Amino acid sequence: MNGVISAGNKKDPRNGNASVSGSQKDLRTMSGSQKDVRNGNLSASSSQRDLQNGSGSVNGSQRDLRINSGDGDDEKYRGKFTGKSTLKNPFGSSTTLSSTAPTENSGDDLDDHINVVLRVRPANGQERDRKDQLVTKFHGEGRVEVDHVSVNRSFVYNVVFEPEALQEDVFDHSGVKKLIDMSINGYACTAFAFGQTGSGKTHTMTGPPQQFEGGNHPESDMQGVIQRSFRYLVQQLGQVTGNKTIKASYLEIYNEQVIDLLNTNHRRYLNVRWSKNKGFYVENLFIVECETVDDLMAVLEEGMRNRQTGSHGLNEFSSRSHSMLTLTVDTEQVDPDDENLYLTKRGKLTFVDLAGSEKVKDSGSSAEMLIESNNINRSLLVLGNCISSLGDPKKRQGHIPYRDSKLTKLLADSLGGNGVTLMIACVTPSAYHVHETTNTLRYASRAKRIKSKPVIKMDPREKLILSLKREIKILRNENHYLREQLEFPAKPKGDLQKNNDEKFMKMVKDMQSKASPGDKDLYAMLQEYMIENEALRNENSELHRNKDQLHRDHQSLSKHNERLQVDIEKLQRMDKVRHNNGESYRSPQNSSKPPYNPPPQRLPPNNQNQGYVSPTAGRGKPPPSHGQPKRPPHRLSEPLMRPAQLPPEHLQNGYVEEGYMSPRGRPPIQNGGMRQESPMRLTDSRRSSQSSTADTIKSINEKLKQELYDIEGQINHHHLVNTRTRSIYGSQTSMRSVHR
Ligand SMILES: Nc1ncnc2c1ncn2[C@@H]1O[C@H](COP(=O)(O)OP(=O)(O)OP(=O)(O)O)[C@@H](O)[C@H]1O
Repeated sequence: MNGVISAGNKKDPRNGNASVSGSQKDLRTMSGSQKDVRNGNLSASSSQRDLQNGSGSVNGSQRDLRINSGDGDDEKYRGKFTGKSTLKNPFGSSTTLSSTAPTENSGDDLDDHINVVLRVRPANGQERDRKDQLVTKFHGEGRVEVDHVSVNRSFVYNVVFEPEALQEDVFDHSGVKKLIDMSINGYACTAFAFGQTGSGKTHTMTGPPQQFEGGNHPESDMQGVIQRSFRYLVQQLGQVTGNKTIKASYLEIYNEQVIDLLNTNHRRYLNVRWSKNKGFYVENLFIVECETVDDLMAVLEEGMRNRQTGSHGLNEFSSRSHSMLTLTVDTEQVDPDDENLYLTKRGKLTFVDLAGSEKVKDSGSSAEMLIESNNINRSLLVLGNCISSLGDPKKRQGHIPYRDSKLTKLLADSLGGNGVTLMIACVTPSAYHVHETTNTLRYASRAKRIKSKPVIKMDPREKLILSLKREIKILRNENHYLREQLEFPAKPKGDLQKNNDEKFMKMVKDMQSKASPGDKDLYAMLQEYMIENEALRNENSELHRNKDQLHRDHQSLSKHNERLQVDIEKLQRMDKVRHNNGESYRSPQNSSKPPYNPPPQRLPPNNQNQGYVSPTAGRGKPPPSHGQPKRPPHRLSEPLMRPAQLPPEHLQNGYVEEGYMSPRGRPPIQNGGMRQESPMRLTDSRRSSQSSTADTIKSINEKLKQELYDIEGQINHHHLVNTRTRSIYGSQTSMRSVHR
């Protein structure tokens, strides 16, 4: 453990304060020679490298100091970072879904405050050149002081990362790991970085921003919270035995418009909608299914490349938008209470890199940037208002202005609702920015007051089953206890249980008749309990039967759906073949009839409106890049394209097979750009004039068209039935019951 995280022991003279100010001093004295090497250019990676190399001995000696201290303080210090942040567990006491884990309606108390950590970046070249005073002082225990002639204030956060903190330290000690664990357990978790422009938000979340330019990757020790989270998530999911999937989406909010960062082929503004079940969500957002860390990295790189960045006086690679990378983590885990039941948990992990607030005067923004800055500052103001209201116990129950910006709409769940949130406030140590720094610190302190009550969102049916099961479990325990009291044998299974229950009821009746009036009440109560128990048992097996039936129905619907899909694809292929032959499908009798529109692509039930990529789509290896920047996952290259369509079987391998007759006894239209005549047509053409051939083709076309419409009608009908049925059984798909 190094000495760069100022949550250390305040009493220890070697803690954050002493050593950090020492290193800062070193930094300042170093700056002269470093300036020469860098020729006055600020390079983020170099500044960090400088820190690591240049002041390496300082860090090293700090580490040694701490580690070699050999007294209890060191132990105390280390103990504070064993997977938790410095203060009490910021996310409540329970992180696993056991039978006692809270669900939406449970009264279990997971109330806690939002976890806020602070990162103070090292002074950059510009600040060092100006010989800016360093105004942040670190007192350990998560306390930071801003010490300047114009302001002197102290703030306390869950953890404070001092300028020398490494990317690794931030990942290990900010509480992100806990967030990831919770997302695997079904919670919606958000980590977001905020602060003034150039304060290190992007650096913290993804590593130095410029390293993504031109397809480069941040060196592994420079990788930010996001890349490290990918690795940790995949590693943790490896321990889940049931099915698990990760789906990723990546968007930015630029000038108050939502843009998909993964689907730039169809670049357009997306709508933010609201639904009762989902809350605020982005419509038609592209979703990529990821299996490996590489898949996730490719998503990040693609998004980073597409993000709006610009250069201004305070940051050469400034993010001009708020970005949100969301991973939906589905896991199927055996219910600890019933090995036949799988519970599907759908957790969410969102990483938000906010655009930085900026003083236009300082950033020297151009006209276009001015509009961006205004939008950025406005949405951050709305965020600030929401945070203030949520942090104020009196206002918390009232109106929270989430709807005032797209950013707050999309963060509504994380901030005010049932999610788990980690905020990483980023500031600079320089006196030049002391007012922005104090603003950020105030903002962060307000955020710390926000209380959240994380809950696991569950499918309503699963929730019902779970609560019934809990009830049954309690009743079973009660039953067992009462039987023990009556010295009646423990409850066996099946017929034996029924016989036993009958015997038990008889015994209760016998005893009731013999019992004293006081005891009679007890026996009556027992009898009632037995009846209730029996009813519950019936209800339970009824539920199991229903579940089985629903499962079977769903399977048969899926099969049906697949058959329909095959039909549709056949139709599409025929459509293509005819188009290739320059034929029109518009009926001469009814030219107003619309041409055949293929039904929407098959989507999984919960993603009906979203750009879903099938789990199997493009699973193959991507083509070699030949020195090009590494592409995102194969699936991203042509996100919404369907695989190349083959002609129908009878048209494969070139053109019409000899002797093939269409269902109507006519030769089919051939595939391919060039029109080739079948042997039969050749005979016809010899006999007929050019115009009669055209008539023949027209009449064939019309018949085929009619056929097409008939089939289309049938398919539409099936689709309607299917959609309706799916909406009824839709929610059932998230639950898998396995009866052995
Ligand atoms: N902890 C750090 N160590 C070394 N360099 C850092 C650190 N934090 C930030 N930097 C560097 O400072 C520069 C500005 O950081 P970054 O772009 O992450 O700021 P930002 O807050 O995201 O700014 P904006 O809001 O304008 O996008 C970058 O070159 C970055 O690499």
